Amino acid sequence: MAAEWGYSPTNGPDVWARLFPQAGGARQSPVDICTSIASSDSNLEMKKLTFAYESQSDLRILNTGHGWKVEAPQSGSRLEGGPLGEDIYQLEQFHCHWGETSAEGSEHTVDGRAYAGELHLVHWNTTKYQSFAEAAQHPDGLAVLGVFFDVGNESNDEIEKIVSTLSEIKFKGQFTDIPDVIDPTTFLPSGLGYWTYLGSLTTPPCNECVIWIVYKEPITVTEEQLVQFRCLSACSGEAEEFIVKNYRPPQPLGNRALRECNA
Ligand SMILES: COc1ccc(/C(C)=C/C(=O)O)cc1
Ligand SMILES: [Zn+2]
Repeated sequence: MAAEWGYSPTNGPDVWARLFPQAGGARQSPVDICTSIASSDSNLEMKKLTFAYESQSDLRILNTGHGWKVEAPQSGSRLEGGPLGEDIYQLEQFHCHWGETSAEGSEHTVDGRAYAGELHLVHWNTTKYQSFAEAAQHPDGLAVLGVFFDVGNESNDEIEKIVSTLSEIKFKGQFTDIPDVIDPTTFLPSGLGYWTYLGSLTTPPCNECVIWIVYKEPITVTEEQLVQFRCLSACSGEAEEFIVKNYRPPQPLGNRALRECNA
């Protein structure tokens, strides 16, 4: 039977490398973003990071057993510039990480501080590769936008479109279509300053194929919206094992460059 990785002491991040060797590599994610060592790079300012997304309805959302994931392959989307060189990246999917309480939940941390959650918009390099799966095998194959969650009193309307479907995908393997129109642009913060570094998938197989772009400014969600995330079950049957945490802790940055752009 395929190994069931997860986030418990017996199958979690501390033991992933036993079955997924890349998880023990030197270019792993997430990392703690130590702001004092982040270096400004004029190239990032000169080649502005730009994005263009389509608004789509009826996107499929599924319970992966490790969280929710929205499948959003958008041939008309473009993420380019900034740290992405001359290549164009296309949106493939987006998902989220959270914790048992709102004191934790993000994967990246900033000067040791965790946020209440983290949204990942996953893109692949369509200039160089023919498929997402092929791109995930190359060091410049994927680009992931990370957006932190802060807890506030105002419900996040775009996240609410996700939350409103979660009762239909309570169990692992279940999926449904999101009736509302989703515009990925609305997930991004108003301030577009970011940190960037070379890293990996944060879940097995932890391929070292990701150019990370982590926005400095968080977006706001409510505690209730996060409570709904935690009601998803990691099991496909009647047994209920709630997905209360699905974040990997920070990995060593090592000698990797951490750059910043104050857009
Ligand atoms: C088996 O192929 C995979 C490809 C991508 C991913 C992602 C996108 C993981 C992550 O978000 O950390 C997982 C598996
Ligand atoms: Zn992720």
